[in-house]
Amino acid sequence: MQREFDVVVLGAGPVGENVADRARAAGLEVAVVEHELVGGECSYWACVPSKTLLRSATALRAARRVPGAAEAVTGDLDVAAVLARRDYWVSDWDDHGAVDWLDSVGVELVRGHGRLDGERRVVVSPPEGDDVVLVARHAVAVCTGSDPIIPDIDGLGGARPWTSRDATSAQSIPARLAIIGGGVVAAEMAAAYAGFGSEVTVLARSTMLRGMEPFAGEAVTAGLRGLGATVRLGVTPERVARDADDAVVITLPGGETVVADEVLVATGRGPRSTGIGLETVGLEPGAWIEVDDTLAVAGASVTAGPDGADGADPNAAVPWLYAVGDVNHRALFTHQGKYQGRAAGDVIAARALGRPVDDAPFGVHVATADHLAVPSIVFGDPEVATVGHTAATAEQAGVAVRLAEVEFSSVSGAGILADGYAGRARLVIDDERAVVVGATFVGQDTAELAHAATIAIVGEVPVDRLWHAVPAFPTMSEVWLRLLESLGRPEARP
Ligand SMILES: Cc1cc2nc3c(=O)[nH]c(=O)nc-3n(C[C@H](O)[C@H](O)[C@H](O)COP(=O)(O)OP(=O)(O)OC[C@H]3O[C@@H](n4cnc5c(N)ncnc54)[C@H](O)[C@@H]3O)c2cc1C
Ligand SMILES: NC(=O)c1ccc[n+]([C@@H]2O[C@H](COP(=O)([O-])OP(=O)(O)OC[C@H]3O[C@@H](n4cnc5c(N)ncnc54)[C@H](O)[C@@H]3O)[C@@H](O)[C@H]2O)c1
Repeated sequence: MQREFDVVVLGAGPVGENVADRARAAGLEVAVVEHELVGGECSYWACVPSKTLLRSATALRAARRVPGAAEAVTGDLDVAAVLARRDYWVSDWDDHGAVDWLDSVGVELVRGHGRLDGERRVVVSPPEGDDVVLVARHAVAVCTGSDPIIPDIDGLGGARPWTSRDATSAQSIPARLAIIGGGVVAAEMAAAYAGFGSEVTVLARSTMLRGMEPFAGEAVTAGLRGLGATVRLGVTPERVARDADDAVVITLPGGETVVADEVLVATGRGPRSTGIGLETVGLEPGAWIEVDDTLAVAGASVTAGPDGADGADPNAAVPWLYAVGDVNHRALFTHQGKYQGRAAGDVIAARALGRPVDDAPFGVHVATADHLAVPSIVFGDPEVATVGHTAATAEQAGVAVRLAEVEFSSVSGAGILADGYAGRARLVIDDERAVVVGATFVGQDTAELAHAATIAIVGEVPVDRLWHAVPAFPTMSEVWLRLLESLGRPEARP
């Protein structure tokens, strides 16, 4: 069977949903192809379950840091209730709600595995029955996401390692959990499982959260140790095996071993781009798909032709292939992928309908913020909230770096939030342009501070003007005032 749509979206994760929604809102006929659950990794195996697994123990610890509330905490974490709440938030791994939403916006869902089959064609193999060919009049958007990488460690593949999917969907808690990796998944899952009472051992080949400001990784390491986890830095496992009792035995350099009931591999993500027909359009299967700021794949264009969009130059090259979200490797976050998805859905519609394309930096049709202001939160205890440059990346980019840095102990709001509050904030400032280009906040409940920094960066708000953005007393946001004070009051204007 062959069917025609204006746009075919491959993958109904958060990103594919947004591409489809925006293209449909412009009046285009849109089909979205999904071979698992509508909603993707984020809804069922990533953001949502990981955050719900973390939240209850975080709330309990927060209460214990406030005299008066602490005395009222008389029991331990109810792990079964946490898992039940997680199950509720992932809708018991049922996508009816998401499918209803697709229906409500008029996007057609085609269930099955999709693959490109040359220009503007997608072949879908449904769970049952014959293949369906979907022909896209205007565009195909590949939104297939990413998969966990299993590193080439001797014996690891045969030792039934957990990936993040297992860790976020577990129905029982292992007494001992080893985690290979020191990135975001490792940090968050170590905190969650330590909170459940597992004996957690993190094996990080460098420091925790390498790539972020060093004090963030140091605080997370200390925080995990405070929760009772063992954090080993600078170790790379050499061998992994199951022993006669089915325990996982991880051998470190020098022969030392770590024994656990399960081992979680949290060593990064690779593109979900094999088996999707990339070779039929001249791209490399298994590679990240490179795109421009409108999320279009270079070289995959057609001429508008005599039947092209109203008012379009019939000889103009019009991109037909887009790659959006994790699969383009620009920023592996749901919020950033959805931002790309909104731009991609809108630009696909603009090009299809012969409307103006607004692709200058910060235009409607580009994902400019991917390059300068990607917020990222590591949820745990402490939280790490970052956006934009670190001091190191700013220096590498040739920015004239000036740092503002303070401890949260100088912020009344932090002290009132929790006794003995410990945390630190750093702003990275471009001294030539006198604007903020990066921010990191580390401490309990810092996640919500990232957005003010995102606005300051995207809006290129002059640092002197920030003195007029007055944070309320006594909130955590007063850290902004302390950061400005550390830079000194600006000179009076002549
Ligand atoms: C443990 C964990 C926690 C995370 N926590 C956060 C967080 O707190 N905040 C945050 O912003 N990000 C978080 N992320 C990252 C976030 O999950 C991803 O950035 C996001 O899911 C990417 O969305 P996507 O739509 O590009 O891909 P996905 O969510 O992976 O969706 C892709 C969809 O395409 C489908 N698909 C793939 N190939 C085909 C095919 N050939 N045919 C049909 N369908 C196909 C898949 O089944 C899937 O539904 C986390 C990631 C992990 C692993
Ligand atoms: N809160 C959030 O927003 C959130 C949470 C989880 C994941 N994510 C997204 O998912 C992505 C993947 O997370 P992740 O933690 O898997 O990846 P990551 O890139 O954050 O960390 C990977 C870690 O694995 C280590 N590593 C890599 N290869 C290794 C090897 N062979 N042996 C030992 N260690 C090795 C690295 O040194 C690093 O510490 C993140 O980059 C992020 O974009 C976001």
